[in-house]
Amino acid sequence: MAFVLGSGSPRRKELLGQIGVVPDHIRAPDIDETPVAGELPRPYCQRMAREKVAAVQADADDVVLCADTTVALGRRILGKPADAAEAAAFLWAMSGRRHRVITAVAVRRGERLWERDVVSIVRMKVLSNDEVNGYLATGDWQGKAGGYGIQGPAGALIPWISGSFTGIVGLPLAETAGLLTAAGVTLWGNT
Ligand SMILES: Cc1cn([C@H]2C[C@H](O)[C@@H](COP(=O)(O)OP(=O)(O)OP(=O)(O)O)O2)c(=O)[nH]c1=O
Repeated sequence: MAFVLGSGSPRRKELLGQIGVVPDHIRAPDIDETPVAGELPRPYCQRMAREKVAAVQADADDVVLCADTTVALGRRILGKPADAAEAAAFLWAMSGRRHRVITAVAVRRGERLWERDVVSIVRMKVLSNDEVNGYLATGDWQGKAGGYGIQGPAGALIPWISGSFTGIVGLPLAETAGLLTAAGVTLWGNT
């Protein structure tokens, strides 16, 4: 059995390392991440994780893990911003409000599939022009859902969360540990 991390995200690799799970292979999934018209954030996020895990090539006995993190502002899905202007628009939309961060995890071994998703709530402070411009100048918004990363400089903008910190960063570890154990992967480097 090999363990395949189906993710190009360095965060997910690091988070797995925290529980002693080191992938034998890393294969980034290549799927169309466009939401279907009218699709709500949570079903969208679940569908993305499922499509990613189906798209990653693996042998019948291999365990594959994929995840998707989606930022939801009400019914609106805030994806990865295309440029700094879109990241700024996302930040202003979240300023002084709560939003949800959903991470769905899918684990596959042959024909079997294990799935979980975790919804966290994040409050962003009322932002000033200096804060938005200063954060954008760090470049940290790139490649991140909603245009921010709580684990980096944007931590200064987030006074309160409810839910799973690791889920917000990209892989909820408690739930992921449960899925991996069910699929036969050993944690903490134990054999
Ligand atoms: C909200 C938030 C998101 N993110 C990141 C996690 C994910 O990498 C990214 C959301 O994009 P995803 O589509 O979930 O993942 P990805 O494209 O980075 O990688 P892959 O599909 O290959 O697994 O946003 C943070 O790092 N911190 C945060 O606070």
